[in-house]
Amino acid sequence: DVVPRFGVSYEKEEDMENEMANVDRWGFDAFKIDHLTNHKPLTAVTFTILQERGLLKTFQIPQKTLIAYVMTLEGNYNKDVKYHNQIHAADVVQSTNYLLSAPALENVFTDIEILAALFAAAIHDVRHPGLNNQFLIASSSELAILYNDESVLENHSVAVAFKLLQLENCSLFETLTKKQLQQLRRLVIDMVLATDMSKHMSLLADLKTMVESKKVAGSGVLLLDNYNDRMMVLKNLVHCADLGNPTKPLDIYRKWTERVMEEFFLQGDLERQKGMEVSPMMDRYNASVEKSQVGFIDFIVHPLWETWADLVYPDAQELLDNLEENRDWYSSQIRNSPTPTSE
Ligand SMILES: O[C@@H](CN1CCOCC1)Cn1nccc1-c1ccc(OC(F)F)c(OC2CCCC2)c1
Repeated sequence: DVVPRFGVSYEKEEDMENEMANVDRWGFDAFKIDHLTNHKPLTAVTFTILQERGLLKTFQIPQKTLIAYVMTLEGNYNKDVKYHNQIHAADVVQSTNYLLSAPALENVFTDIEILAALFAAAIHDVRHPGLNNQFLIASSSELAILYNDESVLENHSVAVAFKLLQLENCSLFETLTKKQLQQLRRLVIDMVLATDMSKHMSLLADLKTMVESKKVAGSGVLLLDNYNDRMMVLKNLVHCADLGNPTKPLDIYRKWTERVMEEFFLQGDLERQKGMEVSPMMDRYNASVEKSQVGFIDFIVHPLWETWADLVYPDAQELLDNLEENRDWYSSQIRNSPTPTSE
């Protein structure tokens, strides 16, 4: 039976073709696909990218099994959560795919590693409640008790995603060998757990060490000759995709900022209601959105992306330029802060 071209049904054929034509570009607009597919951007993006990479053929995955699984996965993202929803997941899959396509990484990763990275991106925030780990721990939530306060949300997303594979007609990996599935599962667990922001500093330190001792093959591609180096680069690649918003075209970046602040402010409201201490940047009555973004870029996003850009030089130069331009724009928007004049 024939499946729709992008895996999901949509009304406006031409608009869909036009937007999905950008699926391999950094300026891809996941918001438009969310609108055109009636909130199924994750299915459209994941199906199109796996198809385009020939991974369904390589692993003999039936199209309808992939569609059934990702539709179910997408249905387990919470559409009412403003940031950590199916659009964010689609954005991270598309960004992960773009980063994997860097010339510096050509023929570096195996098909199972590429499948694992794209799957990890698709599942990495499933069932996110719109509240962060610190809140779940501080409120002694069921999840924090279950995961002993360790990468609570990330552990939950991986467990939910692998549980969904057991559903009727969702056995996405039944055609993989036992060994392939073991390898994929290890890779996916490690990549999703590495999206926990509490691991950011150590992940970046490892990346910096690698860049200092970067080994390049004759053809110019990265030489990753052991499992730990390959795993570390893949973890950082998905982490970069997860923290990619500030490197995108400004109009798209600003939409992500709006959504994350809405989600953060709702958590702050809940903390206030429960008599908890309101988390930094989550107090809607005491926020400086622009200043927070400049700080986020200066202390977290730029150090990470500057290092990634070194690793794959010159493949991420445009992304780094976007980031620096966007940082200056937000800085210029900080209220009562005269932008220093040239003279
Ligand atoms: O919360 C961030 C990490 N924290 C660590 C503690 O210090 C502040 C930053 C990363 N993170 N984790 C989940 C979502 C996001 C996250 C993703 C896009 C964000 O902004 C924009 F790009 F959309 C974003 O902005 C927040 C609000 C102000 C500064 C950071 C946050």
